[in-house]
Amino acid sequence: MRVRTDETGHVFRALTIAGSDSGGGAGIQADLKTMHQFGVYGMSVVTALTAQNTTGVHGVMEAPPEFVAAQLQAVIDDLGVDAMKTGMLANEAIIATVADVLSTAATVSRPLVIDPVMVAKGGTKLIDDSAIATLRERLLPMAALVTPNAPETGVLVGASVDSWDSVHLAAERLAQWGSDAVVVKGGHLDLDVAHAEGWRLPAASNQMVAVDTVYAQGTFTYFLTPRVNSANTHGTGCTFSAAITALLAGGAPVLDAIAQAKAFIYDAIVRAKDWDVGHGHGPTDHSTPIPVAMSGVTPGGSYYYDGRNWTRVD
Ligand SMILES: Nc1ncnc2c1ncn2[C@@H]1O[C@H](COP(=O)(O)OP(=O)(O)O)[C@@H](O)[C@H]1O
Ligand SMILES: Cc1ncc(COP(=O)(O)O)c(N)n1
Repeated sequence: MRVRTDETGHVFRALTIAGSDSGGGAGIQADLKTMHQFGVYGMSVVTALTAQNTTGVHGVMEAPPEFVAAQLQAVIDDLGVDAMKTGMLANEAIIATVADVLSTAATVSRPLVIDPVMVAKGGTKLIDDSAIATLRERLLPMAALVTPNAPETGVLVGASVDSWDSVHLAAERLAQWGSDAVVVKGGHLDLDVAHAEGWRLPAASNQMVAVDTVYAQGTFTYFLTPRVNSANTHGTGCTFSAAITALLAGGAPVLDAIAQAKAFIYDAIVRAKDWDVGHGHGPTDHSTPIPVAMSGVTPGGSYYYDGRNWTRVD
């Protein structure tokens, strides 16, 4: 994909502040590949190195907080940022440093997406427990969007997230920390959707769907796709939040960006379903063509993407 510009020739730029995944499926590598695919110029601030592959995380080396600050400052002072995301932030000192720099820099008005990465698919912790409160108190108030999966949502609000009521309650509570919008991702949620919200799902979906629940300005909006039966889901969360960030960098409204990113990650999982890359949880296909945009998503609606089209199902 060619880098996109606006009518004045401005090149859209997106920044990821995250950990490196040597396996190339998650972290900085997933983010840059995804931003590139969306035609956005991608930049990276590396918070930690991981010796990682599809079977798990075999080692972590955290960057000194001062060096995270130096990378951030270098990017902000020279290249400029239209939208940014955080992924693996590793520890409290790095989170506090990122918050310090972002709250004083010119980027303060740029959309910030926080993907509160906590645990890799293999179970390795990617952030200290003691850092969660700092993430909540320092970073969430600056966020345009926070994108936790179900277990991360539970840790952030201090309650288990395993029912529709708990998803709704947790999203509302998370928004109170100051993020403009919240999306509770449904990759880990196996809830009964047959009758939830009165959705009219296509018969072929067999009710096996992955539902992402968005809470913004007091309203819930839902994005659904079929649930893909695949072991290759390494980096799905990173890829999803990087796609949203790339779209925000190009000026998309947040609900439209979430919808298009959700379609992209679904297509990327489908395309990599039968890949034999690695011996564990393989990556998704970051070279997936960008799905059609669904512009003007109505807050409060429920939308189903089948790999081709979006249908309103509420
Ligand atoms: N098996 C699957 N089929 C379809 N979509 C999925 C599947 N697993 C995850 N997703 C989607 O991928 C994105 C990342 O979700 P999730 O796996 O919950 O995040 P994380 O990678 O942070 O744990 C979400 O949009 C989610 O709905
Ligand atoms: C460096 C790094 N960052 C993030 C993840 C989480 O990956 P996922 O997107 O599957 O939750 C990871 N495994 N490694």
